[in-house]
Amino acid sequence: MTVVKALTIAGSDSGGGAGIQADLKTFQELKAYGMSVLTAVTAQNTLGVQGVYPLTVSQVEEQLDSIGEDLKPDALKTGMLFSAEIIEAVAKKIQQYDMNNVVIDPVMIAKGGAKLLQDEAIDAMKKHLIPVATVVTPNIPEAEAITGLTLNSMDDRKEAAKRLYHLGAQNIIIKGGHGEEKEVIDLIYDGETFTQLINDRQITENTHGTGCTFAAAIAAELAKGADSLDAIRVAREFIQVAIEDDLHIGSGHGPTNHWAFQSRRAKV
Ligand SMILES: Nc1ncnc2c1ncn2[C@@H]1O[C@H](COP(=O)(O)OP(=O)(O)O)[C@@H](O)[C@H]1O
Ligand SMILES: Cc1ncc(COP(=O)(O)O)c(N)n1
Repeated sequence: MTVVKALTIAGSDSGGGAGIQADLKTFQELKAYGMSVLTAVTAQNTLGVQGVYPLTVSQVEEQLDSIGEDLKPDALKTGMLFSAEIIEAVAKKIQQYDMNNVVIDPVMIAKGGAKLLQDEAIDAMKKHLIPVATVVTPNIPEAEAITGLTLNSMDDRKEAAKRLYHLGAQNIIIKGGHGEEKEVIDLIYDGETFTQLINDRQITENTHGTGCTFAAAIAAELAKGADSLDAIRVAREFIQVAIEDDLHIGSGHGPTNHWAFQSRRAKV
């Protein structure tokens, strides 16, 4: 049996719907051995974020050294990184250990409004992390914050994708969850071609952790050897059914259903 390893570098969500917890559940469902480097602890539930406690840069670096020296991942994803210092350290270690198949989810603000990235860290993200990305996965507000553009139309999103490409990312996906359209349109750009993935928009409160889950699924598929577009297509299917078969946990914005993808496959 060939075992592939996937790493998440992200914050902990005590509520289990987003962050490290969502990533590890997703890796497991997609049959990638999951590993984690924690950047911050959050006290969080479906009602919001009650506390944010970043780790020190050296604590993050030490975890990356432990992984890099023994358990080189076949793919990795980053989530909540909180500060410019942590971003720089993570980018440096990714390069030092020659880690490939890098999915960057530029997490900035939780759905409930809590800040998961300091404003002054956006420059570090542009300078250090986006250039090492195999795939970068901003939602619409994140793409706006990185590019400085206001994204009102699909043409605006295409322009933002081009700018992200020029920052050095190999593939860009601007996620459409925050869009105004009746359907959800995720826009992909590989430097040459635009591809739109169009899916039914689910009317639900339970979308906590969709971005984390989606990026983790891309990383798991890259770890198994898929090319970027195929990895994104599987991840899109994974997140669609995870939203459709939601779990109704908690009294706020609930998590997605990480076992829906495998449960549905088992029924076919
Ligand atoms: N209501 C929804 N119905 C269907 N898919 C959705 C919905 N909301 C988000 N998605 C999908 O979930 C993924 C994450 O999108 P988005 O919510 O925009 O990111 P984030 O969690 O980073 O804000 C994307 O693939 C998007 O298309
Ligand atoms: C630790 C952590 N990482 C990421 C998110 C973003 O997830 P969402 O945008 O769905 O709130 C979060 N809420 N918490």
